[in-house]
Amino acid sequence: MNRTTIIILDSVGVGALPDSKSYGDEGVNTLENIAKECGGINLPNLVELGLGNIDGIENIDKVSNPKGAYGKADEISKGKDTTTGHWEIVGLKIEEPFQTYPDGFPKHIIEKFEEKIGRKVLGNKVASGTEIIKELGEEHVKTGDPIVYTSADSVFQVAAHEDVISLEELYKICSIAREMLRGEDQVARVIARPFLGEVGNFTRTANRKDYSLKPFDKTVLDFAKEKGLDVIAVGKIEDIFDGQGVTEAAHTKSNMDGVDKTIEYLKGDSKGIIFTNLVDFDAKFGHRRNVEGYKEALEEFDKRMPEILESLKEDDLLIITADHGNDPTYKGTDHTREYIPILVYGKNVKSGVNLGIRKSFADIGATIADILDTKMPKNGESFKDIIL
Ligand SMILES: O=P(O)(O)O[C@H]1O[C@H](CO)[C@@H](O)[C@H]1O
Ligand SMILES: [Mn+2]
Ligand SMILES: [Mn+2]
Repeated sequence: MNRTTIIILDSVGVGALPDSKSYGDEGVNTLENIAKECGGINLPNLVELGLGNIDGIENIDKVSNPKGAYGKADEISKGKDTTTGHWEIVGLKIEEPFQTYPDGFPKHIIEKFEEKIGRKVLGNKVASGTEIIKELGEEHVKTGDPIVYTSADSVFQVAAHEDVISLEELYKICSIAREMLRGEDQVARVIARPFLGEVGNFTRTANRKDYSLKPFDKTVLDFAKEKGLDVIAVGKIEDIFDGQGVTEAAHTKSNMDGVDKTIEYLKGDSKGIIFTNLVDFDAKFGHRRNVEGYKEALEEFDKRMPEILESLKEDDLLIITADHGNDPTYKGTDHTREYIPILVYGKNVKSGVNLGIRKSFADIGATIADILDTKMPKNGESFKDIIL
């Protein structure tokens, strides 16, 4: 096999891990709780691959002959954010959780930032991004002061109206923050959160941009690149890795745009890795606790599955998975620590194989390294031999 595609359904977790309680997450299960609360969910194509056959899944139909291999994976890293999840998938283990700022950023950080950008800041607290622009957007428009906020994740988010602070300036401001927030004042990501519209009707635009730390060690992406293979990043993958190990990138406007671009790449003749992140599940529905919207987004993705599968070449392997949970039926607006589903399909992949409960997300990266015959990442156990 010469090409593997990973599609991350951002935040589509499949149930609490044994240690989820210590993260404040009890009884969380993004996929199943959506199905339960909506009285069912219609995902015929994912079900056909074996989604409902995954150990422990109850509210999704099971099939007698799944077309794919199926399983779920535990997270060995400490954390439940996007960076941690994605980095572990490609072979890293984050032992020290990224620093978070539940009381906002300390004075020395804010003062230094204000001095460097030549503007004061508003907010500086934990908030939901859509709520904080409702609350402080008007003042921002009047004063020109950007809104800084964080969450349960290690993030320094800067929201600004595109007509008040140009995108170019916002990105510059975020680069300044990125340079500052290392070492003792570390954050995993600085995120530009531009918005548009009138007071009372602000909406965020697709010009969001993430500034991540570089992975602290080599991943299977680096090993594939070093071997001369293509590593194509679709959606925010390039940002999550700060470009490390990526040979080509396409940013996207929405889940469906991400699916379109993935299909285009599948039809092309690259060799190596196509790595796609579909973030709407998380950003538009999980954090917004919009259960019905989340369900519809899943069904919308499922409808595209036949097209994705038809675009696979003889020698392709497809893995559909997630990076953490974000149970929209759960309290708060943060991620939830959960198992990630693993669905594997390929014309040459054995059907109906139960991958069971994998010890780490990194088993995915190890399998890809094994299949592409690159160096093996430090973590993870390959399941190549049971699927081929
Ligand atoms: O509430 P919004 O702005 O969508 O922010 C969410 O998006 C961030 C990055 O994914 C998370 O940390 C969470 O805070
Ligand atoms: Mn995520
Ligand atoms: Mn998120």
